[in-house]
Amino acid sequence: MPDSLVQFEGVTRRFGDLVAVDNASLDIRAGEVLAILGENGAGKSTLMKMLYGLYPASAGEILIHDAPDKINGPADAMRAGIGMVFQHFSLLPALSVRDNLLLSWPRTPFWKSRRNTDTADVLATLAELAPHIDPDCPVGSLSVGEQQLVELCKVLNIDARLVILDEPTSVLTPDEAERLHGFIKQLAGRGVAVALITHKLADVEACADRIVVMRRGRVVDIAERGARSITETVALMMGQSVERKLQRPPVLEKIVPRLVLENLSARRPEMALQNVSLSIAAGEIVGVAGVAGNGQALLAEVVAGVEPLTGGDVLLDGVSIARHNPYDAVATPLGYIPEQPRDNGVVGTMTLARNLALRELAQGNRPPVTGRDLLFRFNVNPPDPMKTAGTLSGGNIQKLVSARELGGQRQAVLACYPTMGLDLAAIEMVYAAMFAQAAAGAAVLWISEDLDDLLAGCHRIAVMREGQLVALLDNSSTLTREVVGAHMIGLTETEAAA
Ligand SMILES: Nc1ncnc2c1ncn2[C@@H]1O[C@H](COP(=O)(O)OP(=O)(O)OP(=O)(O)O)[C@@H](O)[C@H]1O
Repeated sequence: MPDSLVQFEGVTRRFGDLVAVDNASLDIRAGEVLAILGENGAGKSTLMKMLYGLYPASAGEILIHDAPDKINGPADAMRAGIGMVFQHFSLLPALSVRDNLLLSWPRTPFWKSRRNTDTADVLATLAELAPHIDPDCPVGSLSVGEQQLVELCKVLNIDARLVILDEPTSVLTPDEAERLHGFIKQLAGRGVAVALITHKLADVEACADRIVVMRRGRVVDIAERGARSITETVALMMGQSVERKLQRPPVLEKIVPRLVLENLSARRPEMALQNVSLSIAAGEIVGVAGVAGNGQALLAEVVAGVEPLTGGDVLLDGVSIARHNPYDAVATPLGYIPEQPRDNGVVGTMTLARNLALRELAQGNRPPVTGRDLLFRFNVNPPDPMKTAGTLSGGNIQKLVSARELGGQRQAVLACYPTMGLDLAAIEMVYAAMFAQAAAGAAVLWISEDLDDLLAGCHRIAVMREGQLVALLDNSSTLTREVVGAHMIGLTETEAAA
């Protein structure tokens, strides 16, 4: 029998009437990668947050081997060698990567300046896991995926014997995810236990030893990898089987320009957008592909009017909707799903009803309805309009923002990674809502790192590199991932084929 590091015995956690985790029993063993799968709101994060000391259990017990004291908070957890990397980061954006890692470096005595610590040790994990990240670069200028890796290094630096990763690959590029999979396996090889919360079966295939499936707060299955087929695992997660139905949209009969980006330029300290021009027709879906951090985030923010332009214009049906002056407040008419919706798409302290009515509230109007039907339609769990948005799980926040932005008919939609952190059923639902917008005449601009999805669902694919649009490709049946990938990294198609 392998060594059990942690044992959950009949653990329950309630939030008011809601039972987030219901009588869960399982163990986590030294040197294993335990994947925890389940649909949005299944209770995966809550289960692990109890282990990390963020929430006490309402009933049951969590026993940690060799840690006699009870875990009453994250500081106790870290002392017991348990580290957690969250979906939501805790880095200081204005400080460099090095300073962020120094701040949390556990071996610097408090009387000694952290600046005098030998940074080679502090940076060793970073060098191994993410050699491309410059330690002197401010964290705020890194892509979300890179920030995730820095967060992971912080946790690994505490010499953890159990690392909890909450959906670590949802913000990583395929290359970064592959490197992380390798690193997770190495950690397990060194005897560290890894609890990996994920929606991605690819993560499970790549590195899990055992798989726990949760549904509606309950642990419904625990099995060795390979003991279940993918279809069986998905059925256990969803309680039903889900088919991928993404279909190439119908060919446009007429090209009527609807959302027009004219020579867009904008600047941030670390990124400049240069002369981006693109015309999206009514009913058209244009995907934006690119390696993370090549200007996609800035493009989205200038199109949505969050960031001012330094040049150019954004026209919707011929009318400018751009923000030219930093002092102008703009409520975008676009259906806009931003990157990281917990930070950028909801007000955590407001109810779901008020979050659905943010546009009306911003214009000083009364919110029209409670939005209960929208919450049901977009499967937001719990569908209670009076709940505060900050209490929702990550996936349910994403669904709430989709409900607000895609729930009514829009002239145009700007969707940044709209399915991030969603389970399979929710992904299908969000795509269906986005494609229905196009079918009803909206122009859709869709930023994604999933080339397979872009190839399956777009009319055209624009590729961004270093703040510029470097290619605009018709998505004919001959367009491949390799061709799009070649443009992303600056190879010619012939070089890529060689
Ligand atoms: N602090 C809280 N207050 C109230 N309810 C909460 C709180 N945290 C989580 N919940 C609820 O508990 C349930 C389980 O949430 P949890 O975050 O554990 O799910 P999850 O499986 O991790 O979901 P996701 O994959 O979407 O992140 C959800 O219904 C969520 O709304």
